[in-house]
Amino acid sequence: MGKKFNKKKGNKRIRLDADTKVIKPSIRASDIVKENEKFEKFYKAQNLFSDSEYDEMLKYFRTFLPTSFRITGTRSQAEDLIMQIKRDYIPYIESVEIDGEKFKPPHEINWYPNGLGWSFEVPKVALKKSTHLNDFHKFLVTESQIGNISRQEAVSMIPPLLLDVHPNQSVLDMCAAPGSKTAQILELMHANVPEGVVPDGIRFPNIYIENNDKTGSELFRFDRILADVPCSGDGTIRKNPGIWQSWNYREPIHLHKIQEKLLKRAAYLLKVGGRLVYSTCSMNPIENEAIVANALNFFEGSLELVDVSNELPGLIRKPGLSSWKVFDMDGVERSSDEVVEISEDLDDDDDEESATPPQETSKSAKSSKNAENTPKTFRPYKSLFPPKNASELNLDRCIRIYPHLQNTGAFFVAVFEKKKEIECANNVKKALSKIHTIDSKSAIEKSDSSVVSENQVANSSVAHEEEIKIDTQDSENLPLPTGKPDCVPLKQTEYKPSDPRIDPSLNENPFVFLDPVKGSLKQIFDFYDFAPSLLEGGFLARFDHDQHRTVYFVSKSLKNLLESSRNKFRMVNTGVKILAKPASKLPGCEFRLVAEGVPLLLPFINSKFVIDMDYDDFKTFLELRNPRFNQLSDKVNKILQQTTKQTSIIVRFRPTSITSSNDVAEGLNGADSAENNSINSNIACSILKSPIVLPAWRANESISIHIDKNELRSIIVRVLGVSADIGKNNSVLVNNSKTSEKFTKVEESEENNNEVSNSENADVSEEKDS
Ligand SMILES: C[S@@+](CC[C@H](N)C(=O)[O-])C[C@H]1O[C@@H](n2cnc3c(N)ncnc32)[C@H](O)[C@@H]1O
Repeated sequence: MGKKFNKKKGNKRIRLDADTKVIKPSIRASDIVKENEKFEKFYKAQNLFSDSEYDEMLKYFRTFLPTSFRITGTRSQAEDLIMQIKRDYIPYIESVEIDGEKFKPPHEINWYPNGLGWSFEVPKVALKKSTHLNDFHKFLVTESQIGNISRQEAVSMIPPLLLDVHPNQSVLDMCAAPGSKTAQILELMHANVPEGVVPDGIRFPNIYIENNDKTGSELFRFDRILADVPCSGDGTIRKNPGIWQSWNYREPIHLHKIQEKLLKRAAYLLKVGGRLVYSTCSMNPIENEAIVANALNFFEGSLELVDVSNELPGLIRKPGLSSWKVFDMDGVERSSDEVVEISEDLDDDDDEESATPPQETSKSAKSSKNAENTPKTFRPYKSLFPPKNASELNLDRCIRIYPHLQNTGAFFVAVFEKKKEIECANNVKKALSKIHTIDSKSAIEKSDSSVVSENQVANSSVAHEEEIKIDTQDSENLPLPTGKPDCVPLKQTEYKPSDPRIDPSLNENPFVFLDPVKGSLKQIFDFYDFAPSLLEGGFLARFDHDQHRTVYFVSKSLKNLLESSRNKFRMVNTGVKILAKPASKLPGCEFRLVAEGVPLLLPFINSKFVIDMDYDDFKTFLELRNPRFNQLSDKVNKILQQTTKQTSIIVRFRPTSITSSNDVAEGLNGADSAENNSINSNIACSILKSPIVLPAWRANESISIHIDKNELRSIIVRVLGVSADIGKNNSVLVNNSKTSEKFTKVEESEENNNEVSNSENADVSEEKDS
């Protein structure tokens, strides 16, 4: 779009390095010189394109990365949000002109299905700092905070789409942290499930997250597996410009072994007929085609690459490589003639070197902490080189994305199908059992870099290593796949729930199922009169000697799975939070409904706890947030009078039933005047499709909204259509003065008639989620 944005230069900062305790200067991202001789030499040598196309690619690598995001949530909710973007933000952004230049407004990513992927071609700094984009930035931040939008690099949205997930499939996200693709997978699984279908329908009661190197995964086989493996991440160089400084030959060779093991492990855990997606945000063939080719040959016909050229139409891509060049850590090209047959890759069990990726003899080795323990020579593993049969493996079916193709980051994806069961030859058994013996941390130690950019997440693809526990000591206890993988003998190490005070490795109490015939779950069912069919799902709490304050819900299938494999693995999180016990004791039922669980519980709760509001009542409710009954219509007032006092209730608003076509016509003609505000809001709302359901507190003479500030902010903007006035007053989110004043003072609002105040509602403390 050609708009120039000022970036401050200079201002070197001082950073204290955690490991070395040495004070190092660090520089701002904008000061980084976007050049790296090694990087340019390496990729030039790979003969990816013509010279001019290569230069074009480098040019894109040196420019800012557009902001991209995904609309999440149920289909009708997503449609509402898209409508909001089109109605409230695009027209305004289109109209802004600075020094004769215009902003290109956010646009749908053409290959993302159902218009749910978006891209905005302005630099991040402009989005944050420009007053003209203030409202849109706030909208993105608020909606991201409440989970309606997920900021994600466009290319990183590709692997979950190619996974081709369907409801009721079992899916493993092998390298999940930090979890953006997991969330996307869950959304895709639920995309076509009718709303209100529970337990598998809404808000993902079918997820569990485990953090255990003695993984429970041996218990299951999966229909779909995503192996979005740790990688050197040079495809993210636009987002992480520090990579211009730190790129080296060594890291991909290091990571190669881990990637190889993870892919093989994934292949083993896949069901026959299942789909496996392997992906990296690196362009390096050592981390990509080399790994793919090696797995195809290793499993001898059990795995095949899927031709996905007809999937994701509109996505411009280049084919995978069938030949590539291998360089050692010093940047010297090596030949496949040098391949040493000593290690059949993963097989050399007792060879310490095999568990540690190949290392170099060069100067940089000295900077590695493990320098004394690592091999002293580059080991030309067979798996690094193009295999002799490369042309027979359909490697061109892999997908390579480069920045100049559609103004994104770079990415690599390979889609496999498992054609037949893997023969468990001895080498396979040994290899698979070693996958958990990798010490990932040592593998990602990078050459010492004295320059780190301000916003660089230390190479984002590997920055989360700590989150995965790697236990090298227990590798011998891992079950080996013998015979048919479906009958793997389970030699699991039992996970014994223990008290975090005794076992400091636990950050949280373990989950336990609640008994429906006694204790808090019985009290909950008696009070809210939930339909018994809800009990098909499972209710869990963190074990805390009956003092638990949060109740989680899991789907029937996950309940069965968890019960059958109880104590076999360490689960760190699961299900949907549905009820919480506030610090202050409540009359009636000790547990109140929480926003996250309301859509799920709605079909099961006794209708006396559900209050339907029309537009005017709902507007008053949003504006006042704890209206007295007599401030609402007679109809709602009367219904509320008849409900139980001092209890959680659900307020439901169905937007489509509220506006007459006359209102719409009238409002559209006189769109912007302040007098027409109410009509405009009404119209804005009439465009919405998705019912809004909120938990509320029914006090003695009033009800109060029971959601957090950001969610309230989002609903106010959506329902009251307030952004019709964007541009006149950028700093005011809600143009209705009464509402905006209250809105900004949400925490200060006074309690009414000794009822639960808004702030108290918002503060009901809950157990810490991990
Ligand atoms: C590219 S990132 C994954 C990003 C993630 N899929 C997402 O989209 O949010 C790779 C992840 O693999 C994790 N990892 C490293 N070694 C691993 C191992 N041996 N097993 C499983 N995960 C590992 C890293 O911690 C890192 O978070």
